[in-house]
Amino acid sequence: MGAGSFGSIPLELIEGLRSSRHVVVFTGAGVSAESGVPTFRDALTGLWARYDPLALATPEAFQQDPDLVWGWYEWRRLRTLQASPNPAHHAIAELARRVPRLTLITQNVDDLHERAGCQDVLHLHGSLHHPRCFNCAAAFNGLLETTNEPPVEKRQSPPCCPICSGPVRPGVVWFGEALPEKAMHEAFAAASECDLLLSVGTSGAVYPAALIPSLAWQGGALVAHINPQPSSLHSVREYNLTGFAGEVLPALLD
Ligand SMILES: CC(C)NC(=O)[C@H](Cc1c[nH]c2ccccc12)NC(=O)[C@H](CCCC/N=C(/NCCC(=O)O)S[C@H]1O[C@H](COP(=O)(O)OP(=O)(O)OC[C@H]2O[C@@H](n3cnc4c(N)ncnc43)[C@H](O)[C@@H]2O)[C@@H](O)[C@H]1O)NC(=O)OCc1ccccc1
Ligand SMILES: [Zn+2]
Repeated sequence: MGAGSFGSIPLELIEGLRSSRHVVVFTGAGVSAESGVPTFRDALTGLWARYDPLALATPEAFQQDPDLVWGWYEWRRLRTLQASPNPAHHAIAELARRVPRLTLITQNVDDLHERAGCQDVLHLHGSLHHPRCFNCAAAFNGLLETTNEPPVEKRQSPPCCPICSGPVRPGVVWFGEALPEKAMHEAFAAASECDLLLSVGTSGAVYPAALIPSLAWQGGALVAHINPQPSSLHSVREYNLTGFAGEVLPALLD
């Protein structure tokens, strides 16, 4: 059971990274924490503090109180617009330039990986920047793209769909909703065939995304969890690199 406190990165991982044909990087909210984007659980502040995330991030919650839910997502979207990629996002973009093949899979709904220069990011849980109609699913592109105003925590009525005047919803995957088919299949295939997987800043609590690291070590790959909270390990091929993504990932490139 290889465990390395961030001080020392186990040799097997260094060698694994050097000789890797196909690296998978799997990220959660922790990779954007150092950019000031609240992790999923931390996003429940102020107006939304008394809500359970599972209560807000569902189609039922949106139907029941669209202004509350739309307000929450607009607040998170504007926060993301005002954030910038951090050294962890940039290190992943640099790693993609160094290894023969890198597949980037994220649970995050922000666009910080793309703004750090990563292409073909597999967004398993959708994006804050692709709203669509709740009824006819037509893409909606009428939202504010820039703002300098600090986002206000307030209820806001969702815009109306110009096609069917239904309410516009955030382009994220809510609990109880299926993941985007293509992204999910590409992600699971990549995890099963890669030879090294870096799992960065995720509590591994949401399924089926949380299955991805285990698909990798079951497929014979080395797996490293980068998180200030060490993960429980289930294979000799799994490691904890206990620390902040913005520090550990650049060090992996040294
Ligand atoms: C809660 C859980 C028990 N429930 C589920 O998983 C459910 C139900 C379920 C399905 N299968 C199961 C099997 C078992 C049990 C339950 C289920 N899953 C679903 O509903 C999924 C859909 C799940 C997707 C939900 N949407 C999100 N996001 C978008 C919205 C939004 O963002 O609002 S999930 C959302 O929460 C998750 C948050 O987790 P993390 O990203 O890990 O963040 P968290 O805050 O938890 O942790 C942060 C970590 O970072 C670390 N950290 C902090 N700072 C740093 C730092 N600086 N550096 C490094 N690490 C750091 C911290 O220590 C911590 O560990 C992410 O996935 C995020 O995307 N859909 C579905 O199953 O559909 C079926 C179906 C199938 C076919 C047809 C119809 C239906
Ligand atoms: Zn519509």
